[in-house]
Amino acid sequence: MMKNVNSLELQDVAKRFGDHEVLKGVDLSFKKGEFVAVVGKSGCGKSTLLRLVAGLDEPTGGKIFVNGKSLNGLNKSSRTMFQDGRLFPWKKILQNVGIGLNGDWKRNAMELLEQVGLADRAHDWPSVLSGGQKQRVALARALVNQPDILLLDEPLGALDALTRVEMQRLIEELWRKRDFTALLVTHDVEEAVTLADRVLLIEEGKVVMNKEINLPRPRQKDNIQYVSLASQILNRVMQVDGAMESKAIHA
Ligand SMILES: Nc1ncnc2c1ncn2[C@@H]1O[C@H](COP(=O)(O)OP(=O)(O)OP(=O)(O)O)[C@@H](O)[C@H]1O
Repeated sequence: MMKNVNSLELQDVAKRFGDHEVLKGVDLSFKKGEFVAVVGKSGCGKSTLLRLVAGLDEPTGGKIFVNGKSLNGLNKSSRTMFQDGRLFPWKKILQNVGIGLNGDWKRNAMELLEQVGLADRAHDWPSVLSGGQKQRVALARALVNQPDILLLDEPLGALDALTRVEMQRLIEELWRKRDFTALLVTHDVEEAVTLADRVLLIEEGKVVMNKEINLPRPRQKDNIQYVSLASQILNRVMQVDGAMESKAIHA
């Protein structure tokens, strides 16, 4: 990979479904190894953005570059982790992690299972795991092929608060160890401030906030700067909702 080339770049990206312009004129660049979170109210286009970057869908305007090359079709440098894990129930845990791998796939899959703390469950079926454990497997599977970019679409949205915090720690630990670029879509502003170097807010199809989070890691939720940043971002998100409500009231 060339030096000084952005891991990911979006130039004037737009996405329209019929008359509905979901994203418009989105310009973004992500440095290699950067952790970026995307927040915004439901339906603002967060998952659409992720699908475009994954190459699961095509922009209706603009261009996406991955490691300096124009994206055409599936983004093979990325893997996506979804809220529902999407494990194959008919394959055991090790086979789920190793799916699509060739060569010494068992060793690679086992190494990842060790890193997510589930090596002892390698030969179990997914159905006997808890929700949190299933997401650990999904994370191992997303990372086993050493993607340059990990796309996280609300991966912790269905977990209880404690499991969620544990998973945030695990994602951060693996990100520090394995050096991929991470793009996280989340409803949870605290989660964004806990994990990201930068938090983006999407409103009415555009990126309206791009906030750097320059706090040491792992981040402490009672740190005064953490509290202040989280409330600034939350207020900005609420302002979006407030503005929409006020438009609706005066319509
Ligand atoms: N395939 C599609 N066809 C038509 N409209 C779509 C399609 N996919 C998404 N949309 C619309 O695009 C808008 C953005 O959807 P998207 O899923 O990106 O939002 P989101 O910000 O991820 O929402 P949430 O936080 O609720 O998951 C929504 O209005 C949705 O109905």
